[in-house]
Amino acid sequence: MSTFDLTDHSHRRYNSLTGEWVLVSPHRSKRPWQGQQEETQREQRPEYDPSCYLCPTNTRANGETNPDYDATFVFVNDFAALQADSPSGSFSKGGLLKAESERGICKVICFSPRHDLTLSDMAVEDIKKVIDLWQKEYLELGALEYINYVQIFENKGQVMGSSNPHPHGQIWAQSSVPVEPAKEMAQQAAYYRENGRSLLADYLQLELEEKSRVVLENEHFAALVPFWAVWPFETIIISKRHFQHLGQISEDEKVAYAKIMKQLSAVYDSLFQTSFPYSAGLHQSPTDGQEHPEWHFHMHFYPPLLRSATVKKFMVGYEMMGNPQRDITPESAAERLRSLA
Ligand SMILES: O=C1CCN([C@@H]2O[C@H](COP(=O)(O)O)[C@@H](O)[C@H]2O)C(=O)N1
Ligand SMILES: [Zn+2]
Repeated sequence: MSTFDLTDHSHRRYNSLTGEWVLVSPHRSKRPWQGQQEETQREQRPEYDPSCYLCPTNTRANGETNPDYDATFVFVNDFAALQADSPSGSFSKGGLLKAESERGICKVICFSPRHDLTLSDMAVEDIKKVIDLWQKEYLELGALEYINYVQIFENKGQVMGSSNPHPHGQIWAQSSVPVEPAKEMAQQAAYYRENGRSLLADYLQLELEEKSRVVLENEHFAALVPFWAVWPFETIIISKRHFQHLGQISEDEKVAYAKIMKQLSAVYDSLFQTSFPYSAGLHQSPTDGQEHPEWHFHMHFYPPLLRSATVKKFMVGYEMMGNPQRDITPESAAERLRSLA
């Protein structure tokens, strides 16, 4: 029996940030690279689209007209999944059926007035304006007494169900801490209690020493394919300084954050020569008025593409019944991305 080797033999990896496992089958990706490079011509979009509900001066579904904004623009989602004035209440039956009311505010953020741009095309100073708005919204929404968690995210590309190519993201602020950040908070809190240090700070130190999964790095941030990555080209951006949320970020760190987001988006676009779809989100500490020293600011990118601009990974079958599984190892995914930086 040969000795166990992460690059050759099936194994499970532990996600220290969520406490879950992912199955990795490296031998299956030993096949020669099938990433066929179809020529996907970049769809040409106009700088302004009269039918786009996010473009400046256009009218949205609810009849409101967008201002002629020249940078970012934010509005309350016209079809919000959460309402600020939901009555509080709960339901339970037999100790097995439980429901509780959930209040919140959903907003849509336009990153640019330009209908044709994505983050990789935008200037660093314009991406910084998006970060400024994320910071402002996080602090203002978080200050509301019934808001305890603010989720900032972006669905990019049709395959992610994004209804509109205009560069934009969303904010869902709500009373409870949703499942994913709750899992990560439990892990970070346990590690912090145990060691008195940030889990992601120690993790980042390991990765910067190891280097095999680092994709991009600058003075204040690093972008890497996490050891426990689930999606083929999943990445995480982690701040080098241990802080909890955007309210604590410096102007220098904002510029560095804008730069690494732009570079990562450009690397993604080069991978399969297509505007790379993903769902991305910031994970910041809850806004419940408590100190959360355990929390370490970071941003996840979950891109669905597997081998080409049109071949995506599906989390089905074993992955729904068991746990996520991947062929290409995080290390080889990072190597491919790094080679495009
Ligand atoms: O006129 C509109 C259309 C879409 N929207 C909202 O824009 C949001 C865009 O969603 P995506 O980020 O998934 O593309 C979506 O949540 C939808 O409810 C409006 O708020 N007003
Ligand atoms: Zn538009």
